[in-house]
Amino acid sequence: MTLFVNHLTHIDASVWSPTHGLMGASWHVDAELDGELGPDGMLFDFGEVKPWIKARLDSGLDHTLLVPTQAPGLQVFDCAEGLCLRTQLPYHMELRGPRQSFTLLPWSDITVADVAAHLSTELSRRPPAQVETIRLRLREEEIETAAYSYSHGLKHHAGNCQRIAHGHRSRLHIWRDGRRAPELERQWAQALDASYLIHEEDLAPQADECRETLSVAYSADQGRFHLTLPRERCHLLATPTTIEHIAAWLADKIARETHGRIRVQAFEGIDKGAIAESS
Ligand SMILES: Nc1nc2c(c(=O)[nH]1)N=C([C@H](O)[C@H](O)COP(=O)(O)OP(=O)(O)OP(=O)(O)O)CN2
Repeated sequence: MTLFVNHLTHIDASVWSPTHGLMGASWHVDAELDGELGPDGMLFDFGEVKPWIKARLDSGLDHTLLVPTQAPGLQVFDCAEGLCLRTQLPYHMELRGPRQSFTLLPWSDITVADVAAHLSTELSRRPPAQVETIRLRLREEEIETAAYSYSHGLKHHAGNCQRIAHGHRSRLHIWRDGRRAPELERQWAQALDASYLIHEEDLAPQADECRETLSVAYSADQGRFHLTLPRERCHLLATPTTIEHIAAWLADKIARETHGRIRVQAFEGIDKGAIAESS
C-alpha cells in the first residue's frame, strides 16, 4: 500500500552552485510512503506523517548551505568555528561556521532531484513501524511573475535562521499608485537575484586591499559565523534582514526612485512574507 501527502512542508536553504555561486532555494515537499497496513487499517496516521517527516527535515538539511563537495575548486576543512568552505568558481567565497549549518553532498553540483533522492534514502533508513520506504519529491514553486533568490542570516533568531547562509526563492509583488507594476517587479527581482543581504552592523573589518569583497561576522546561539563574498553580490540594509525590513527597505528605495506611492508584498520563500508601503 502507498500513502501520499502533498504540500507536506517546505524546505528553505542555500545551495552552492559552481556556475551561479550562492543561491537561495525554497522547495515544496511531497511524500509517498510504502508499507503494510496495521490492525487499525492504516499504514501511518496522517496526523503523525507530517510531524515525523518535518522534524527530520528541520533537524537536517533545512536552513543549511548545501555544498557539492566534488565541485571544481571547492575545499572544505575543519576550522575553529567548525567547518570552513572555500570556493573559486564562479567566484571566491569563504564561509566558516558550525558544522550543522552545512550539508555536505559528495556530488559535483546540486540538483533538486538528487536532493530529493538523498532525503528519501536518509528517511527510509529508520522508518516508522509498518513503513518500508519513504519517497520525497521536491518542487520549486511555480511562479509566472517575478521571482528572485537570496541568502542571509539573522543572528538574533532563536532557531536555524541564525545560520549565515540560508536562503529563499521568493515572489515579489509591487504596486505603484494602486496598480500592479510588473516592470518594476521584474527590474527589482533581477537586481536582487542570487544576492546576499547584509545587516550593516554585521560587516566585519577588512584589509584595505579587499575592496572587491565584503565580510560579515557574528556570534549566535549555535556558534560563530564568518562569510566573505564579492561586494557586487551584496545589498546592505541598515536593519536586520527580516522580511518585514526587506519589504520596508524595498518600498522606500522604489518610492524614492519612482516618486510614486509604492506597496511591496515581499515573500520569504513560499506563502509567507510582509507588506510595506512608502511614498
Ligand atoms: N516575522 C518573521 N519571522 C521570521 C522571519 C522573518 O523575517 N520575520 N525569518 C525567519 C527565517 O529567516 C527563516 O528562514 C524563515 O523560515 P521558516 O520556514 O519560517 O522557518 P520555520 O522552519 O520555523 O518554519 P516552517 O515553515 O514551519 O518550516 C524566521 N521567522
